[in-house]
Amino acid sequence: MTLVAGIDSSTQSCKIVIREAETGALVRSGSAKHPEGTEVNPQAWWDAFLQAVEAAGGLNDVAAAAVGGQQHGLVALDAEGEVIRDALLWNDTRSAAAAEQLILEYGEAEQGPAAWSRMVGSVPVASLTVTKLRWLADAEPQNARRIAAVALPHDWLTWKISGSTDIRDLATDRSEVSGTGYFDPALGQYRYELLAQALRISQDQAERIVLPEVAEPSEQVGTGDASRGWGELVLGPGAGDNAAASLGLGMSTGDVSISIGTSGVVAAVSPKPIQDPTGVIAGFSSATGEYLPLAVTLNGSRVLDGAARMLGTDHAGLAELALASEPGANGLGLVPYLEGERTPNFPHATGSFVGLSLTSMNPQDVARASVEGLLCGLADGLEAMTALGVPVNSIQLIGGAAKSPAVQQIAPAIFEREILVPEPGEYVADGAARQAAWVLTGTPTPPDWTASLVQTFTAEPARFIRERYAERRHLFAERS
Ligand SMILES: Nc1ncnc2c1ncn2[C@@H]1O[C@H](COP(=O)(O)OP(=O)(O)O)[C@@H](O)[C@H]1O
Ligand SMILES: O=C(CO)[C@@H](O)[C@H](O)COP(=O)(O)O
Repeated sequence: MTLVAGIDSSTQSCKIVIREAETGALVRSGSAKHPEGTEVNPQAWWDAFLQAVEAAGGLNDVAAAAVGGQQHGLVALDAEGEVIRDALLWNDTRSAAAAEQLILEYGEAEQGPAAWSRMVGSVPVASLTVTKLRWLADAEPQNARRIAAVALPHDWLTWKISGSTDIRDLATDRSEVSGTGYFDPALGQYRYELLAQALRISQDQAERIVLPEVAEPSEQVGTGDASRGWGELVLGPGAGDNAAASLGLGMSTGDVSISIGTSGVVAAVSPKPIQDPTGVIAGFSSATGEYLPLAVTLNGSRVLDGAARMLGTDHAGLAELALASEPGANGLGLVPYLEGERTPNFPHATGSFVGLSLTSMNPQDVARASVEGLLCGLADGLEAMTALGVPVNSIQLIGGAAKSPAVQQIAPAIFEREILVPEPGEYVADGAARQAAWVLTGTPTPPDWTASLVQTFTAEPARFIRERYAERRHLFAERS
């Protein structure tokens, strides 16, 4: 039996699945927590990875591995391959002003966003790596000057697994680089002039910075660290987590996934590159050679974590409360910008409950409004996706909060569509494992693995909830 490992180095934890390469059958798994915060020393990801490997029974009998990871985080390395400062994660909003500057440098009003969406498929927001580089150049020039290589979380981890300390061995894939803001997904090329612009250096200097080699979707990028007994371990290029999840779910054109993990993500497979000058949809690439436009919110599962905490209950209790209320929560709505927001781009926003009354000021309506507010933000993303002509035939709900019965039952009312919920699983890690198996087979398409069982949820459409949310989504206070 040939075994492959898939790793999901996500915001909150590291998860590993070890699967049978031919069939995809799950053999064993493990996980370990990541620290809190939007600024994290990458060593913590490595420590969690090693713990997760141990929990999963080791890698010594595994033939190939690949890593899916939280996207966009800035891992700045010096010439010796040492991490220069803690990584700034995708949900760190300190580079919001840098994003605005970078856009303005390409023109006022609609000109700047249009230029960026043409150049890199996305309009910069604080999440994108390019804005974090500009922030670094201005706030910590001494650190910026030391940069010899720029990696992202998943490619840094792949490189660590290989045991290399040579920055020229860094490798990545299209899905990950398409979220940097200095890579053109349509042409499949780095844009060094944008790296130069972000760091306020010349193009010559930018071209001397090592960026990870962009591998083909099923290309081997190295082998594991022999000193750890992983010398025979074939390494795949890995992928950004959303692209890995799409591979894990076996998505193709017309399929949409809505992931409610730390981030809330609407992702769709598109055969052609997507450019949205409004910035709502990011024009990223998939892990299989197609494109994967995304709408991403900063406020996913943690909206429900926070609501449960506030109501003194757990996730099961929160779901029970929400389902005991009624559609529309008696007029109460949550604008869920608890950590600022990326889509829509309100990096300094806070959340707000709107429509409190003596009738609605109770745990059931607060719980219901929390679930509805979270889903309304994602429904706006889905609407923007369809407005761009991206085909939407089916919607699968994944991520930690997809386990909530309230989310499962309320989602079809808010999305006004049938919702498919695959059995709970680690779809990012599964996609990475499937990529690892694909690297071994060398076939033109990934191996066919048995699809997971899917539950279907339907509900009476409740358009009035979205209409009311649309009137209220600008009602919030800025973070003081
Ligand atoms: N039954 C549940 N209902 C709602 N949220 C849940 C439930 N189970 C887990 N979660 C939340 O899901 C999140 C973890 O999901 P995951 O997709 O692994 O996130 P990430 O990939 O961002 O680390 C946590 O915020 C956790 O509290
Ligand atoms: O920023 C994005 C995608 O653009 C996020 O989806 C991150 O990739 C984090 O993923 P999770 O840890 O929430 O799964």
